[in-house]
Amino acid sequence: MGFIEQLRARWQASNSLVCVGLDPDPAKFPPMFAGRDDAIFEFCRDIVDATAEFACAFKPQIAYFAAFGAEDALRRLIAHIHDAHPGIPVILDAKRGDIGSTASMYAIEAFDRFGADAVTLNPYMGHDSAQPFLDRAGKGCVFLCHTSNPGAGDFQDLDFGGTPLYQHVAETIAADWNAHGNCALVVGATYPEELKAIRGIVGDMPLLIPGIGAQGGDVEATVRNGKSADGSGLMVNSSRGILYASNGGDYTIAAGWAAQTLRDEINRHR
Ligand SMILES: O=c1ccn([C@@H]2O[C@H](COP(=O)(O)O)[C@@H](O)[C@H]2O)c(=O)[nH]1
Repeated sequence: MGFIEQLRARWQASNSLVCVGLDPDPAKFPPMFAGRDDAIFEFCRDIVDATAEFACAFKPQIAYFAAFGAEDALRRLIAHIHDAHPGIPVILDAKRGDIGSTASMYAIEAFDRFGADAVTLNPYMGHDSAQPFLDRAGKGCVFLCHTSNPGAGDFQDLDFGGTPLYQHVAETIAADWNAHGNCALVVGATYPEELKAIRGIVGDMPLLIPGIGAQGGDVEATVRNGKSADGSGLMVNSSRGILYASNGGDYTIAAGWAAQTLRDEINRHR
């Protein structure tokens, strides 16, 4: 089963649109992890096991592993998700994009080395830079469209012939790059009007939505403007809001509670 089919099945099975973000920062771990050699893997594994029931996807951010030389922990964590929680897709947040020959190495890194089901990509270098990823028909290609950060509009909102750049990106990916049906887009929860415009352009294409919680995005506006015709279509990401719901001995209970609470809030507005 390819990434998009897997995601649709998981939306149904879990009744959840929550994507649990895995951004491990050892400085924020509960004190009992201090000095443990494999703390990054063990903390993330515990969070995964505590939140899987409420998750439609997991999204490890590669920078939080690479910064600490913990790439092998990332590989083992993704293998653990596949083994212990089959059917939950893993999106590697790496925002790759480069000339084709280099991009083909990044595709091997994401899908073969780390075992991810999908990867985030920067479309700015154009179609040939995305082709090695698009060619992996069973894998998901999740392209930045309108990001969640304050400077998102510096380039993404620039006007081209009466249409902002981010809408050209959405149109081009939906019309030209999605031949295998394996594309999705990143749209920040912090820009609900842009989210509405993108949903209008891309039909029922899945959207990965960062920006809830710590970045201030609103759940109700996100679901209202971003859901697809059948009330799904979204992977609403929360990283810090789930990972660090508590930094005491109850960190797994607090993380599970945070994921369940977000799932329920999303479902109230579907
Ligand atoms: O536009 C974007 C694209 C990616 N991200 C990533 O999502 C998470 C958000 O973390 P929170 O703690 O829930 O704010 C993080 O990994 C970012 O790198 C994004 O925020 N915005």
